[in-house]
Amino acid sequence: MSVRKEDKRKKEIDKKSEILETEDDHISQMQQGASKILVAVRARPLTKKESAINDKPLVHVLEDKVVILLDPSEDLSVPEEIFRQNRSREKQYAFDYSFSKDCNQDMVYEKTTKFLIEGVLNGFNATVFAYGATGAGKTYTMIGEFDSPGLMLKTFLEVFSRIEALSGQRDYIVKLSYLEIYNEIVRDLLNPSMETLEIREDPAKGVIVAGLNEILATSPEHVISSIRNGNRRRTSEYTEANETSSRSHAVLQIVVEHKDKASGVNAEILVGKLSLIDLAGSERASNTKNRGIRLIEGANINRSLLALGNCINALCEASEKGGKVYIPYRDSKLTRLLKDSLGGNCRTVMIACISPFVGAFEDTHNTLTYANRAKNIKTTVHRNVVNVQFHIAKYTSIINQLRNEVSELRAQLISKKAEPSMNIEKFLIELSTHFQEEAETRKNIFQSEQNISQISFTMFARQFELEKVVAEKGEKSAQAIKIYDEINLLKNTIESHERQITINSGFLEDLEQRRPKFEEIWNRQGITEPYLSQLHLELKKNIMNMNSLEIQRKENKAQLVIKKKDMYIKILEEQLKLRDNIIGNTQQFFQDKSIPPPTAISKALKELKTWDELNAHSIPDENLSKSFKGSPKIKSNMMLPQLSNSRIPKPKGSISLSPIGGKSNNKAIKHISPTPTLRKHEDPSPMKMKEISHIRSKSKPKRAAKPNRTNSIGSNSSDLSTISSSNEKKTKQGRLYNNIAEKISLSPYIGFARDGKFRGGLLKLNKL
Ligand SMILES: Nc1ncnc2c1ncn2[C@@H]1O[C@H](COP(=O)(O)OP(=O)(O)OP(=O)(O)O)[C@@H](O)[C@H]1O
Repeated sequence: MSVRKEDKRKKEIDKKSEILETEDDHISQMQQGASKILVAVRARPLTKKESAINDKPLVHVLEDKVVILLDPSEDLSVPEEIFRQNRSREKQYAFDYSFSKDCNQDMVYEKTTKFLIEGVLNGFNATVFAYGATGAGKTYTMIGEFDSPGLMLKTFLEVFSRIEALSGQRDYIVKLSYLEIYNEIVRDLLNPSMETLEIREDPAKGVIVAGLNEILATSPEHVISSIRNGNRRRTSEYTEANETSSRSHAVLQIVVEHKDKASGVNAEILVGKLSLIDLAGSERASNTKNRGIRLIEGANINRSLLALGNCINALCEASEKGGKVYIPYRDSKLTRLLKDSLGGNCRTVMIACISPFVGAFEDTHNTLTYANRAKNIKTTVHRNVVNVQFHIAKYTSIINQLRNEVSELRAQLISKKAEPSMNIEKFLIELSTHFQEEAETRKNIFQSEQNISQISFTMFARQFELEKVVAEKGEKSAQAIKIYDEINLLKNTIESHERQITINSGFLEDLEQRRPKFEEIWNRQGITEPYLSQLHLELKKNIMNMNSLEIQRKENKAQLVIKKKDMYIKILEEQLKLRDNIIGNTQQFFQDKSIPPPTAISKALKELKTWDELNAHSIPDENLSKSFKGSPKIKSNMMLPQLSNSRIPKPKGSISLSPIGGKSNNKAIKHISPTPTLRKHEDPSPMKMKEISHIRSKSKPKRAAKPNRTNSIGSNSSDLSTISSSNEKKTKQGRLYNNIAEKISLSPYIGFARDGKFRGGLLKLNKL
């Protein structure tokens, strides 16, 4: 490195230091009430193990302020390369204080914590927390080692010595608490019997941990032994990155309360709190090679540190913009606990601990970035002053509240004694059993309904197949009989499910009628408050559960109906295609043979064409779609794939005409409908199957009934009467249809297709 370059670099560093020095002294800022968070960085020395791998440190501290993080990819064996400019990944940072590996515990204590004690004794809150990757030196800084105690012990020693000096004029109380947050659970390190603790916000005290043990600190020795005991209980484990890695965040709190000895009950009490926090190490899972529970711990630690980072970012934004910014304190227990320290009434010091080891470059870089960001947080502090009157008033109200509770409990106890037979447990069990039964019955009904739907789908598909097979091979063909038998089997299964639904519905009705009886029984048994309210609440809750089950059931049922309709539409479209094919083939047949079709057939075909055309124009699509949406009657016609053969007026003396390519077994049959049919609203239900069965059993042809001309589309026309009576054109359609039906015996398909058009079709023509 050239001399000129080195000079330039030195100048830059001096300039940075100058900037920092010309800034308002943070300590005086803090003492005035408003200040930025104080951020210090502490670099530890390389451990023996690390030196054996690579003894060149990546971190260098200049002028107690500036930290330089070198790029590990550079050749560190060349001394002059260390400060080479413009390294690709080399970073420089300036902090309020930067401690090199040579700084001892006292130096760190002097600059970061000692000055806070004055404030705590004057009724201010303060927090010092150590942040950094695992193994970076946080515990060493906060707790320290036997021969080099850390900030926690040093602070207590200072507090006691200051109190001693002032105890002539003032009464002091020093309280101590020590907790850890492990896997998002708060535990009391001074009272291991306490399980988990809750963090709350108290309007007067700010963030508090409910139930946390606060011991009176009587002497430095007492404090030291308490902290040591707490440390032993703290969760720490061996990890790849640190032999005794702290797996939890540890929070030691010192509360100092004091008042003037000479003042009476109206004396002002100053309450100052100092929190000293040793955070668990931030770590990259890949680095620590942790598995199982260690990995979960790591995830929780990182989660809370991430939450801390988010809070720091949001607080910086709030400081920069000056506006209202949401601070996500509630994202973790740690940030909830640090709420006062970061954004509230607190003077805060962050000590970012970093490792100089080559292998820790990424972690060190992250920590420095984090710390650099935190410099921008501003806090506003005010003194905590309460007077004795305040305390007395507060205690009086608490005592009154407790008295009321006790007398209420006493009264309840007396009434309980007067009613030895009252057994609320018994009634609760009865309620629960009853509603379990209700829920079970509902479930069974729903299951049966679902089964029916599923089978109906299958049956409908088989029915359609049957139509095709009958049209092609005849109704007595082996294939048709096989399908028919299958359909019959499905029909029986549906019937059995229907029976089950009937039984269960009756049972459910019974159960529902029994509900009010519970209240009658409770009244008869003389259940009194608060038990009665509890039982009523339980009943209400269960009824609401049942209602929600019922809504769910209806919703599912509606979905099934929609699915079924979609399927019917598909099948209808198939049928229409089939019809068109047959008509086309029939016409082709006559054309190919160069013979004119029988007059009746050509007339019928012509009429059918006219009818189709008429339909195509009679109801504009737009209107149809409107009525489809709005009118349940028209909508319901969608469900009318075919008119029942039995309802079609049958012409006299008809003979069968098979579709081209199909085998005709029906020469002797004067009229036949090969198609089992469905009516409006009709699923392939057992009723319908009876009809199919009836058709099948007919070995002799029947005489067709006279067409009913007033009811244009047979006896089932009531289904379509809305259309025919309200629309003259539709009546015309009906007449045309009947004309065709008179001349040709057919299996008509009739209904609305997906495009909303009214359609009719022939599957099989029977010669007159
Ligand atoms: N400033 C220092 N001087 C000398 N040794 C140090 C210093 N800082 C840390 N060490 C040593 O480095 C090792 C790791 O430090 P420490 O346990 O404090 O890390 P940590 O950040 O608390 O790790 P973890 O998050 O895993 O608990 C320890 O052996 C400790 O003695």
